[in-house]
Amino acid sequence: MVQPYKHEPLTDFTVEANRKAFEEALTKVEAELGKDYPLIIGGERVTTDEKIVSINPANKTEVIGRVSKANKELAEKAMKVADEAFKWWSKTKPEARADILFRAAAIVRRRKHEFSALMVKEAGKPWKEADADTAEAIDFMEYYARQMLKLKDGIPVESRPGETNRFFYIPLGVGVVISPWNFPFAIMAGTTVASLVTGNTVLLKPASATPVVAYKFAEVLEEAGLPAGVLNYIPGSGSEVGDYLVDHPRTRFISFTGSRDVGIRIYERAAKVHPGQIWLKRVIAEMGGKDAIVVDKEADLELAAQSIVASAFGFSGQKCSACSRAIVVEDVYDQVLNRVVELTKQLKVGDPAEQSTFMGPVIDQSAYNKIMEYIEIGKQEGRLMTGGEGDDSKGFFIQPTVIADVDPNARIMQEEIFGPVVAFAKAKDFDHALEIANNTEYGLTGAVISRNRANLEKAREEFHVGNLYFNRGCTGAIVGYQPFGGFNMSGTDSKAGGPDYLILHMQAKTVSEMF
Ligand SMILES: NC(=O)c1ccc[n+]([C@@H]2O[C@H](COP(=O)([O-])OP(=O)(O)OC[C@H]3O[C@@H](n4cnc5c(N)ncnc54)[C@H](O)[C@@H]3O)[C@@H](O)[C@H]2O)c1
Ligand SMILES: N[C@@H](CCC=O)C(=O)O
Repeated sequence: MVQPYKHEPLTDFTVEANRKAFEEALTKVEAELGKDYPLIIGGERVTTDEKIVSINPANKTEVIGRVSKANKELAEKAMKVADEAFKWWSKTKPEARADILFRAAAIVRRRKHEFSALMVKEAGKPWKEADADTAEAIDFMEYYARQMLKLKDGIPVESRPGETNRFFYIPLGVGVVISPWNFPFAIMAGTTVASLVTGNTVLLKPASATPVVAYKFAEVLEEAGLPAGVLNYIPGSGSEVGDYLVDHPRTRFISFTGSRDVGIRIYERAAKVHPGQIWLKRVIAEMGGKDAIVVDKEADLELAAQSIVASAFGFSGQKCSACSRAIVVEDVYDQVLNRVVELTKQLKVGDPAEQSTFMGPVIDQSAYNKIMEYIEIGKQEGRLMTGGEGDDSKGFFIQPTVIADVDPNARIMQEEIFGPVVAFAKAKDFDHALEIANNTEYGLTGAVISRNRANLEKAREEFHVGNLYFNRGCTGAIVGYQPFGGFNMSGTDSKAGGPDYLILHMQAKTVSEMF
């Protein structure tokens, strides 16, 4: 009997034993740095001459691993293997597939700190952020396994005398899973296992900045009993391997998480029917955000400031859910702004391997350059209150930055920066604040800090985001509790970690029998 789902608790690092265990995990990970990792195609380890070199963004000279890089030929080989494996994997019992996820979750739980420590090194995540990422990966496995058990017999439909009708779900085919670096474990694992547990086979192309954690996860699934060929691990260039697989006539669906521009490219390319293709590809896309926290005049202003700071600067603002806009009603604007500046100045920026670090580096040189350019734009568009400086001599460090008095149509109020930068805009009243909040092409997360019930109810109706939070920050959705995903240019309106997510990976079949 399966226990009811409960999310994985986060680690309390004030407990000495937990702190020590995490330090030991860091030491273990450090001892393994610089190793070579092959591709996995049909269970076979394939080594290529060309490598993706994964580095520590906090220390550019530290190599996390050298990972073999797939090209079109190897992607084609992996496609053939996955296509063949689909024939029998799609017929395995849903219970057996769910059991693999339960076992994999148990394996990861036992090695929890090791995975988190690897993300400290490979993604520059501070301890707490890495711990939350691993917990979320466990949650996805536990939750989707249970969801599959609920869906396995389909949903009852009506029948008439002399007729029996059945309605149930069958898998789609080969899925291409393309994941981002910012939740290198949770999102990579969640999108992979959702595809697998529903009976599909998978070609996993992880982000090039974080391929090692994905390799370790592929190993866990093997250990949990996933047969060879069902999951194929093929890191490679997005434009080479990504385009090739998106265009491939045997690709049945694409599960993509990443930026708006790449998402649009995939959506467009997937729509084209290629010779030999006998279906319309499905695209599940989770894209960017330009998320806002709205502060009402009747509000707990300390809560507002704390929520803005945590949501704007957690993991250096590199979350699609990050608060990059603070929209504050004019009556309390100065108070909230000043308190946010005060709290921001207290944040410790540094090596994420140190427990006391709140904010580590940004992911790489191109992210660093892009964010610093946005800070320059922000200085023209508003008033720099704190931060604004960067240092890429050792790692890619940028100070948490607050820019005040920004026009709602300014670039830093419209474009996703994906770094530790928050813009403040002043609203005349609550209605105006909601109008500003909705004034972007995205619609991912948002929060409202208010004690006014009528205003909260208005926001419930009118704040057009996939994840709306009241009296808390706008990051940190929990699998099964706050299904996650946005509207408009934030994606295809799907909800990861929600009750209808697995259905996106299947097709419904109706069988009607007369007797
Ligand atoms: N909505 C969500 O749930 C969610 C979650 C996490 C991240 N994101 C978004 O992801 C972005 C940050 O992640 P990123 O920098 O890794 O995004 P990205 O779009 O640069 O890359 C995402 C993935 O797409 C691959 N890719 C690149 N070009 C491709 C192509 N032509 N064809 C196929 N694949 C290709 C990359 O190699 C990577 O694996 C941000 O915009 C963030 O908001 C969204
Ligand atoms: N699900 C995460 C964000 C994922 C995107 O980066 C959150 O809710 O903060």
